[in-house]
Amino acid sequence: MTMQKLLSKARQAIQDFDMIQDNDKIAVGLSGGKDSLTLLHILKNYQRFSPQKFELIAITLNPGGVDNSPLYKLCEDLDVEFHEVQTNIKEIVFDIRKEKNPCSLCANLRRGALNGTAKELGCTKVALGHHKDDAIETFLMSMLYEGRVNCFSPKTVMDKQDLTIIRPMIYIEEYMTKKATREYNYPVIENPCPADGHTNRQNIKELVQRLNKEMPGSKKNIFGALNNPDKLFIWDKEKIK
Ligand SMILES: Nc1ncnc2c1ncn2[C@@H]1O[C@H](COP(=O)(O)OP(=O)(O)OP(=O)(O)O)[C@@H](O)[C@H]1O
Repeated sequence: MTMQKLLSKARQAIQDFDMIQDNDKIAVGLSGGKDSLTLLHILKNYQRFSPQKFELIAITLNPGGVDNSPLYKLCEDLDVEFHEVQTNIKEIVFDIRKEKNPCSLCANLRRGALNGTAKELGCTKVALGHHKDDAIETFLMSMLYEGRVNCFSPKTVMDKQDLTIIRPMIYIEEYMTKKATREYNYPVIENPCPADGHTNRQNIKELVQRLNKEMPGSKKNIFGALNNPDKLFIWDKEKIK
């Protein structure tokens, strides 16, 4: 039942944003966390009835010293080609650069390594495990921490690299990926990040939970604002003067 619900929401997002074309070779960025594990299973299931025929592989970046052997086994069972890339991202971020706010450098390094590997392997698309709660949190974080109205896109065409990033889970709430992970016993790899649970994102996650408790529906409305056809550039001097 859970997989049916996940598939129906993912299919809606894939259709709404025209995420998959015939002959695509899609690399799932498989961190070993609950979200990307859920994404891999969704796309593997979706492949069976998708009107577009596409190839699916998985890429895992090892930030340094993580045992990803359960992911080899999983991909073998799912009959998905699997690539693990050894990196020294953890060392660069924490030991060499000693970053106080490590998330953005880490995300940039991961993005570069993941997209580069996908290109080398002949992929046309990279699928990431961002979900609806990630979108809400990112949207709020950009306002509260950066003073701008911004969020990642469900689909980003990267012209220079000739690669498109897709996020098929943007209509799926986080509790659903937790539920699927428990129900189907996905082999979660413990998050190796030393900052896990102590990040700005975690603060925002808790804020959204509090907000939604005190103002039921506010989470839905924040997400709705992302899809609202009204322009986000609210005080556009050129338009107003
Ligand atoms: N080490 C990695 N190797 C491959 N892909 C990754 C890796 N880390 C992150 N990604 C991809 O980027 C997405 C967003 O990364 P983020 O760190 O925000 O993960 P997350 O929200 O904790 O998700 P997950 O539960 O999949 O780890 C992941 O869902 C995954 O698709």
